[in-house]
This record gives sequence, C-alpha cells and structure tokens, in this order.
Amino acid sequence: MYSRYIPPKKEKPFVIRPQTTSAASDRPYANLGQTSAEPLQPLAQAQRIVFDDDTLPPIDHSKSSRKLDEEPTGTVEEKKPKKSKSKKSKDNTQDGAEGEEKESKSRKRKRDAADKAVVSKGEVSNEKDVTPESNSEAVGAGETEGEPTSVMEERKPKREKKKKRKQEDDVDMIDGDEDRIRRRHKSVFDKVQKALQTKDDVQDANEEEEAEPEVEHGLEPLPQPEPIIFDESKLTYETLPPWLASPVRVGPDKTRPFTELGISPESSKILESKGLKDAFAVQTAVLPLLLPSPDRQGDVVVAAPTGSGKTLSYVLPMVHDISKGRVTRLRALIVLPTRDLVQQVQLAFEACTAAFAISGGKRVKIGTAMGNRVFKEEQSVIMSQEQRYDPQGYEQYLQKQNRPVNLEDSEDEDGDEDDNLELERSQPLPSHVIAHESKVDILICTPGRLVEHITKTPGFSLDYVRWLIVDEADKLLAQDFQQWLDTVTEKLGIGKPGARDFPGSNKSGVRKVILSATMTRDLSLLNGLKLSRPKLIVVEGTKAGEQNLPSLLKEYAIKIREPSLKPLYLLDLLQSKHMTAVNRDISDEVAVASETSDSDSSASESESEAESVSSSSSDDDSDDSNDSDESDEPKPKTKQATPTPTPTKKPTLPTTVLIFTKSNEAALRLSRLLGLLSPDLAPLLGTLTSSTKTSRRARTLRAFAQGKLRILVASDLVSRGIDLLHLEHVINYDLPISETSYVHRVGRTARAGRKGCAWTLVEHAEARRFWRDFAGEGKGAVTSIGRGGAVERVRVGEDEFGEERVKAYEGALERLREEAAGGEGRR
Ligand SMILES: Nc1ncnc2c1ncn2[C@@H]1O[C@H](COP(=O)(O)OP(=O)(O)OP(=O)(O)O)[C@@H](O)[C@H]1O
Repeated sequence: MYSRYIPPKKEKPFVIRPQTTSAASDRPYANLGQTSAEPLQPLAQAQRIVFDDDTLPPIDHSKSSRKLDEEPTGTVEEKKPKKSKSKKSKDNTQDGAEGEEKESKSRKRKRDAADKAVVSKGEVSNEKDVTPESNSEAVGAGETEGEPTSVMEERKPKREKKKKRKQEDDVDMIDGDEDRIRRRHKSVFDKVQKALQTKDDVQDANEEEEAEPEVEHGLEPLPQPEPIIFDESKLTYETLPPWLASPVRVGPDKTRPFTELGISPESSKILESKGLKDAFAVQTAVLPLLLPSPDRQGDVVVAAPTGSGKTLSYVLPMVHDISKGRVTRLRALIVLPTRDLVQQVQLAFEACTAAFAISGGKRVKIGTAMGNRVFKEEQSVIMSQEQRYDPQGYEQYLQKQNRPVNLEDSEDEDGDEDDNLELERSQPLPSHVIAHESKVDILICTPGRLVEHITKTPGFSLDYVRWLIVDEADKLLAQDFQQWLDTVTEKLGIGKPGARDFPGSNKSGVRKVILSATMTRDLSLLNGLKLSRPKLIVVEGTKAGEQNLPSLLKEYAIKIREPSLKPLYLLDLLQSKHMTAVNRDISDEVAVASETSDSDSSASESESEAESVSSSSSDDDSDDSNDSDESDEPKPKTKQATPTPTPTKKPTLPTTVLIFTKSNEAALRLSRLLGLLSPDLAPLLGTLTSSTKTSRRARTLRAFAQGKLRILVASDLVSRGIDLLHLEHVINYDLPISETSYVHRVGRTARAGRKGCAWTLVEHAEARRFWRDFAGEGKGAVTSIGRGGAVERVRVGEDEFGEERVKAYEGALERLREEAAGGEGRR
C-alpha cells in the first residue's frame, strides 16, 4: 500500500495553484493532463494525479493516498461541484441585466472549464485519444516546474497562444460573439465524447495498478508492522478448564467434628481446648483432601469468604503430616503478602503443633522470614551449621580455596558479598566440612524474603519441600514480587529422589494449596503455579467468579453532604447509638480488657499518639524484603509538640472499630485529628500503617485484641487477612479502590460466625461508584460482590454541625498543620 504513495523524484512535480489566476480557479484540475514530453503510460499518469493533489497542503498523506487507492478518478470529480458552487456564489453577487448576461456567460465558461477538466482526465487516461491541441488546452493555466528545456520551449508558443486566445475569449464575451464560442464549445464537446469513451479504460488500468503496484513503480514495499489482533473474547465458564468451571461446592453451615475428618481424638481434644470444637465448612471440605487418603490427591484451590477459617484448613493437615517425620528439614513453605499475616499464621501453627506432638509425633518447628530482622540474624534463625567429619569433602574445600578467585563464584547473584552468610566465612576444622541444616520444618515467609534466602543463604534448599501454600493468592499472583513464583516453582521442579516422599504413604511430590477470599479465575496467573490435578473448593453462597461477604455482615452507607467536614461526620458516627456492641459477649470482653488496661495504661498511651502525622506516606502494604525493622523506628517528633490530650472522663466506647483511610498519611492525620477533636477518644486510638515498625504494629494489634485500644485507624495494610476476632465495626472513611478491596476491608469483621457492621462514608462525587460498583444498586449495577441483604442508608451529622464545632474543627486542623510543619522542619 505505502509504495504507491512515495512521491517520485521532485524533478517533475505538478504544482497547482488554484488561486493564481481566475482562469486557474475556473479550471482547478485542468492541469492534470500530460506534462511530460514523453508519453506516459496510463498507470504512471494516474499516480501523478495524486502528486498534484499532494501539492495542496500536505496535512495527511495517508488520507490523500487512500483516496488514490480507492477512487483514483473520483478525486477529481468530487471536487468539481465545490468549485462550481463557489463560482456560482460569486456570480450571484452581480446584479441587473448585465449581471444576468454575465451569469449566463459565466455558466458557459464553467461548463467549458468542467468539460476541459474531463478532457484532461481523458488525456491522462489515454494520451493516444487526445489531440495535441486539446492537450495544450488541458495544461491551461497550471504552472510546470523543472521540466526539460525542450519541453518548456515547446510549450512557450502554446502558452502565448493560449493567453492570446483567453484575451480573445474575454473580448468575445464582452462583445457578445457567441457564435465563436459555440463553435469552440462544439469542438470541445466532440473531444469530451472521445474522452468519455476512454474513461472505462482508465479505470481498468487503475485497478491493474492497484493489483501490482510494486511492479509498475519498481518500489520495494515498506516493512509493515504485524497487524495487531485484539482478542476481545472473554473467558466464560464454558471456556475455563473443568476444574475451574465446575468447583466443589460446600454449604456454609456444613460443620463437622474434627474426628470425623481424620484428626485423631487426642489431637481433636487439644484443638477443642483451644476453642476449635468443630471444623468450619471450608475445613470440612479441605481437610479430607489434604489429609492422607488412598485416593489420588491433587492440588487444592480454595475460594471462601473472609473469616471462614481458611488458615486452619491447611495448618492442620500440614502439621499432621510433618509431625510424622523425625528429622528436621524444610518441608513446607507458606507464602503471605505481609509481615502481619506471617506473624498471625505463625500463631495459628503454634496453637496446633502441640495437638499433633503426641503419641511419639514430632513437634513441628516453625520459622519465619519476613525481613523484620537483619538478614544474617534471620539466616541463623532458620539455618544451622556444624563441623562434620569428611576428609574427602575437606580436600575438595582446600582445592577450591587454592583455585584462582573467580568473582562470579565468590559473589552472590547481586554481586553483593556482604549479604552472604557469616557462617560461610567460618573455617572448617581439618578433615571436616561445614554442613548447613534447616532449623525449621515449616517456613512462613513473605515472597521477597524467600527469594533472598533461596539466592543468598548457603545451604538453604527446597529439595525436601513437599508443601507449598499461597495464601491471599490473588494478591501474590498479581504482584510478582521479585519473580518469586518462577524462582520457587523452578526449585520445586527438581529434587533428590525420595526427598519429597510423604511418610506412611506411597505419595511423593509437592502439594500446593492456593487460597483467597477473592480468588482469581485468571488462568494466566494460575498457570504460573504449575498445579497438578487441581480441585477448586468454593464455599457455598460464593458463586463462582463472585466475591461473597460473610453472611452475618450488615452494611450501611452514610451520605456526606459537606466533604470538608467529613471528620465531623465520622466523629458523630463514633459517638452515635450505632456504635454499639453487636455480639452478645463483646461488652464483657471489652469491659474486662478495659479494666486490665486501666492498671496498665502505659501500653495504651504508647500505642495511641505514638506516631507522627508527618511520617512516611508510603502506601505500600506489600512485602519489602529489604525493609527490616532496625532502621525504621519512628521518631517521636510530634509527641513533644503535641502532648496527648488528657481525657476528661473515662472512655465509654462499648465496641471496637477499625477505620480505613486511603493512605498511611491519611490514617496518621485522621487518628491525630480525632484525638484533638475528642480528647475522650484519644486513649482508645491506635494507628496501623505500613510505615509503622512491625513490632509496634504487633503491639498495637495485641492492645486492640485486649481491648486496651478500641479504635484503629489504618491504611489498606491490614485490609487483608488480619484476624481481629472481636472487631465489630469497620468504617470506610475513604472509599476502597476496588470491589476486592471492599470485600477484604469489611471482611475484617463478622468473622468466624460472629456479627459485624460495615459503614461507608460516601461523598456526593463518589455516590454513583459506590452504589453501582460496591452496593450493586441502581442503573448499570455491575458488582461482583455477593451479599445477604442490601446496603442500608443511615443518616449521621444531618443537623448542622454548629458554628462552635466548626470553629473547633478548624482549630484542630490548624494545630495539625503546625505539627506537620514542625515535623518537616525537624527532619
Ligand atoms: N473450627 C474453628 N472453630 C472455631 N474457630 C475457628 C475455627 N476455624 C477457624 N476459626 C477462627 O476463625 C477466625 C478466622 O479464621 P481465618 O483467619 O483462618 O479466616 P480466613 O478465612 O483466612 O479469613 P481471611 O480471608 O480474612 O484471611 C480465626 O480467629 C480462627 O481462629
């Protein structure tokens, strides 16, 4: 296609200047005829027509080129009426009889010009059919540039002749010598007839040209990019593989005693003593698949709502399996997106290990790797070294020492030797080698830190790993932290013979368990896991492809009429009758914990107001493997500037609340603002952000679980997985960024069969999005969130806030600004 639009050399361009003379404007396409002394083939001439057009403002080559491709002759014809129209309007400006006469002459001239244009076209099409005379007329007033001298000379007399005739024409017209004109017109019409006969031939020729343009012009086609084919077809359940399209569905109330699922009565008894009496629905479905059985067992993918007990569904079978072994080797990896989740799952494992360390079973050792300690320290916690007698190995060691230093051997992948294990530098005793062993059976880790150990920790090996758990899988798969999945699956693809055998069974290999409340059905993501004979377990009520909320969750929306006063709406909600205990036992639990906290007020004070509003605003709630706690101790900048307000009376909040904001900074500011606006609430307030030191976050969560803190203001860091069992109210102060985020946020409450409430503050500008995408109401509702009942509208802060309150609020804002400025200044 392109080849036809490359202009030929500039020696013989046509230049059309329609405005140059009146004659030219009357016959704008008159110069489309032959311009070369050499007779041109019709196809080549047709191309030249385009270059005539190209002399017009060359704005869009592709357009002009396309015109040629599509309608090589139509271009001329299409333009004719425009010119005629403009001329007509010009003529209409004349008045009286003279005007009429001139108009009739003018019409004749126009017809004349049009006829000549057609003639010209005929000439272009087939020169042989056109007489030299008509050809000279066709050239008309157009200028030619750069033609051979001989041609120019030849044309001079023609031009003069033409000029002369034009003058004669003008005179004729003025004199009314119409006979002469008529005679001339007749001759022109004759030529037109001849030209029209050849018109079809021209079109045929043009079509031929389109068929083989390269041959005609000797031009190589320009390289064209591969056409991009957009596959707009969407995956449907019909196109999904059977295991994804037809999941195993489980009723939400299907609980069973652990003993019926393959857990020994002794172990079940211990579990019961820890409050785990019967298995929840998801455990009822998953445990039989993961505990030893004679059936062919494949990998398991679990989609079950928040708080439904997914963690125990893999913890119990893993501990059951690993406790059967004797030697400590790294047998299992549990990958989670945040440090807080690593710590939480560690507690769940520790609660269960005792249950299986009976009847001669091994007490399973749990380790964590999440970047909350310096790397070397973490290495020494999960790996050990010992001097082992091995003369042959020692010889090899010595040979290696004597080899010229190979930088590639001595450095780790990043070329950073400093990070290498200190143990590595230890010298082996004579005839000994240093052997590295895993100190843990199960490693719970964040993906980044796992990769670091794989690449940098001597002796860290996945050879014996037979369990891989990916919790909060949709998040971990969507954000491939340091290509962790490729690194891990590659290592799991190889191993020593027999190393992955399951004890007491003929099974061998790696069992994979993939879980989320918002499980992806994106095959391109799931494929990375290299699943073997997978089964999808969906807890009933969770329609495939949907994200269901806990059945005991109630949702409310509060309209924010004045966004600039949003914190006051929040305060009104916190102090309203809505913030009551929704579970029977919560008041007692909170009251008891609160009493304890009275005697230990330091913990509460240290958590509330502990952070600066001007600290980092990073929202990254995912793992940063290099971010250890040693260096991120927050500086108590604002503490000096703004002493904690003294509570005027005993805190009275009878329930627990988690408030979500859009960022770390927003959480810190809001927490501080609430404390300033309501000193009564200040001792109950805690803040959770990803910029907070992990140990401090753990303390805050502990204080909250104990009832010492009752309001947590958080960023999305804690929206996933965090299990705050006694949490009753979740408030979306800022709208979540997605439906998935909404499901995880509000899923922090109504867990494990308890009731809970979710409140969302909705500004006018957000209303459409909230009701359509999250609540699934109104026109074009598209939500994928499955829920028991509709979102209820609740009015808060409807009465005027009052001048005094607004003034106090402005004062608090001002103070906040000063504190932030002070913090910045001290940085
Ligand atoms: N069988 C059981 N009996 C009593 N409590 C249970 C049982 N199983 C789990 N729980 C409790 O239920 C709560 C929620 O469990 P878990 O954290 O595993 O939920 P989850 O499904 O992983 O939620 P999320 O998707 O939010 O991470 C925990 O406090 C856990 O101790």
